[in-house]
Amino acid sequence: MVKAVVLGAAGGIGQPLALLLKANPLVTELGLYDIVNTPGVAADLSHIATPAKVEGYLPPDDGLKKVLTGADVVVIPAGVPRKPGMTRDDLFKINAGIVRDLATGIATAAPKAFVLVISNPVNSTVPIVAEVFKKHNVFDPKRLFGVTTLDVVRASTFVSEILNDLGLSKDIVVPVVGGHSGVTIVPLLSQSSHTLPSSLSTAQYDTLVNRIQFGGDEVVKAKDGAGSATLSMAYAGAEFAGKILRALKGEKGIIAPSYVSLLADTEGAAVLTKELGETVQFFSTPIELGTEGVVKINPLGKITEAEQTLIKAAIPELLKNIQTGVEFIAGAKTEEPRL
Ligand SMILES: NC(=O)C1=CN([C@@H]2O[C@H](COP(=O)(O)OP(=O)(O)OC[C@H]3O[C@@H](n4cnc5c(N)ncnc54)[C@H](O)[C@@H]3O)[C@@H](O)[C@H]2O)C=CC1
Ligand SMILES: O=C([O-])CC(=O)C(=O)O
Repeated sequence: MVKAVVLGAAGGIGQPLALLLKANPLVTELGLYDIVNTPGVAADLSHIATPAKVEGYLPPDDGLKKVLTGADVVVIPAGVPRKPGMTRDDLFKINAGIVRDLATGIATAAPKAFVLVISNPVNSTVPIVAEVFKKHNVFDPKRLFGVTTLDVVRASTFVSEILNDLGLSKDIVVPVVGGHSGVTIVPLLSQSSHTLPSSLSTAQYDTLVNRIQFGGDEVVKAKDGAGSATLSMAYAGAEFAGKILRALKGEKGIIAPSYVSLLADTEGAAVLTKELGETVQFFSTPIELGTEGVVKINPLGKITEAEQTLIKAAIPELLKNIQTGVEFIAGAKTEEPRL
């Protein structure tokens, strides 16, 4: 029996993500929570002939507490998306409080759940969840994940376009490390499972790196005020959640990218910190998953000089983003859980 919960389930990401989770046979219970519309979304999904029993909850009548009770996996796409001209950091003002309140609910009602944070700015919202959990003495760094899968999905797609073979995209694996915004997104193209053409010029390489780093902006611009990536994000979120569910079931050796704590005593964390030359509290990298969460953190390994330069540019921005999240909770008054 596995209960998955989506917080923000009526939104642009929440609805297709809930659909994909409903289609996952490993989910036996699916809890949907939002401030609007979840009864309708749940009724709609409940007609699909898959095992998951679906329930929708709203804030009144302890909805958050009810949806979280018994949760094994909680995915959070709640919050506002970008409009053209905004950075992900511009979302902090609104989303930080939303994520803090939801994390407070999880700390009280489902402290052992695996928590998957999608809400932006991920570089800061993940530290917010960690700090809230610490306040409630329930922080387990192995169970908290920033969802950075979309960066890897984009990298695979864009590399397959360069190789002129879209059919390859599902097989192409490009590690993308760092964080989830602009220069903190660092694709390690030299470690791509499929080698880039040797004819690729430096300018073409730079264009590809820039497209992976700013792929989100491409969608924000095209949607022209109607939000940011939702469908590709739901696909990426379901892919990551699917791996988490398989790991929870006992499958071994599953590797997935995620923005996780490097301060835990997880295997590999110290090696990665040494490679970075700096203590960075959270970092996205391929991790190995197990029944208890993060089992192993992959180091960067051999990278090129160009990639080293990208990492150097990412670290100060990442440190700043993490600090912003930590300070938001440190500066906040003690909150009573809003359940
Ligand atoms: N990690 C990643 O790679 C990506 C992250 N995102 C982020 O995901 C977030 C959601 O994006 P969309 O689904 O497009 O936005 P949306 O506006 O379509 O949906 C957000 C949903 O959250 C709900 N919500 C707001 N406050 C809430 C609360 N306190 N409790 C529960 N639900 C609440 C809203 O009612 C809405 O249904 C944004 O912050 C966006 O930037 C988007 C794409 C990729
Ligand atoms: O760009 C945005 O604001 C949404 C996002 O995180 C992405 O698409 O990677």
